[in-house]
Amino acid sequence: MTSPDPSLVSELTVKVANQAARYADFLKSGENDQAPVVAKQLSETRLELLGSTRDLHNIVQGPFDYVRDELAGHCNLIYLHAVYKFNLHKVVPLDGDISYQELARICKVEEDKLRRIIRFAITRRFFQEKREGYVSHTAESKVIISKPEMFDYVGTICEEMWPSAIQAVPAMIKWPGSEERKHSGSALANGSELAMFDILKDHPERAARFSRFMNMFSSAPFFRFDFLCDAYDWSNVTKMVDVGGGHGGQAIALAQKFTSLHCVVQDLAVIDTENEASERIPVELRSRVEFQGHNFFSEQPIKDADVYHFRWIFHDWSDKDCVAILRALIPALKPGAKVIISEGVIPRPGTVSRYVEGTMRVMDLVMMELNNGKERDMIQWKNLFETADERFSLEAVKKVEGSRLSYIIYNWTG
Ligand SMILES: C[S@@+](CC[C@H](N)C(=O)[O-])C[C@H]1O[C@@H](n2cnc3c(N)ncnc32)[C@H](O)[C@@H]1O
Repeated sequence: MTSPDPSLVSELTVKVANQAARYADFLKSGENDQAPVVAKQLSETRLELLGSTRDLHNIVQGPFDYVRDELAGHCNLIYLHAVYKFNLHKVVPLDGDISYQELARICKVEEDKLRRIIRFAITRRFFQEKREGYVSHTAESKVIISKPEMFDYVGTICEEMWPSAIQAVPAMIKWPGSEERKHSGSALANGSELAMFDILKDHPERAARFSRFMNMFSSAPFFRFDFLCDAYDWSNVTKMVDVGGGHGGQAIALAQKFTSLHCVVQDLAVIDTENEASERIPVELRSRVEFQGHNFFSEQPIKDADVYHFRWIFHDWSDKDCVAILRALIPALKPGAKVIISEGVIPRPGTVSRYVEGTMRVMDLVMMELNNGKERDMIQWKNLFETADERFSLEAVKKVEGSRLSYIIYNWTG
């Protein structure tokens, strides 16, 4: 086993100590001063500290233990899946504790395996056993009860993404170089000839779970819908279409701020069982936010809108499919219409910390496993539009403070 370089350990320890001290200072000042500049520094210092503590941890592990621990990580999904399937988070009382025997009886599962799974979860800070034989919550396990949609987050990862992930490499081997969405890990995992969203169409309860998962995922502070309000001058926009807009979170954020804006949210009809979607719209916005079932591979039915917006749509699809989606939009575009893409832009390798780049590359692999989609760097974004039609002209790539997405604005020159 290789021993870590002692000077590297010392160097990283000093770095961690300095960053931790700065972080603590920001936390203290943040209590009194919520100014955006403090919030920004706090968030940057936190990211730096997360990156450095992980580097230190990995160096101390050494290469062999590092790889061993990476591989052991697959067991995390076993306990999270058990939580999801047996509703453990609800059966364990919010205050107080419950015996393994009682837990197993209520969940109707065998006690021995349940205890073993939970004792592993406890090593991951999920639940605790303060007195032997009794399980209680920790701050980490309580996260699942904090919002109902958090439960759908766990379910979607364990039951859609995990099975697809283990088939991602077999899919590469089976269909080398394919850009077909049906040639993905999820197609193999589902034993289907269909792409993931087409599979979901036939399973409304899974589709609804996926949609609630998206809501939860989007609720992270760095993915807030209202960032788009600052990425573009909406004051002169009368009509916008949010293509693949899910439950309408984006449209709500825009309509709340711009009172003469009319928004149409398009999505696969089955996902937005229109009643469920409309119920999310505040009453005062209902005259300006409407839903429409539309498959974005078909010709865009809303002609002459000022803006067509796509958030997290193109990363779901291969280049070939993205070009098809853009071309289906063209017949609706008037000269001067804008196409706005809210997506990640992958940085050049090594230009941001390993930690930050990792968060974006996780998304890239999730897109691969689910739909043969991908995250893109700026060159790839430009290639996509150039291939779709030379009349798309890049107007701006906007960043908004606090947002992890970029806002890529194209003008249709007609
Ligand atoms: C990753 S989610 C993004 C949702 C939303 N834009 C957001 O940012 O939260 C992708 C969305 O595309 C929708 N979708 C997938 N295939 C579609 C299709 N062929 N036509 C229209 N919408 C589709 C899904 O139902 C889902 O709501």
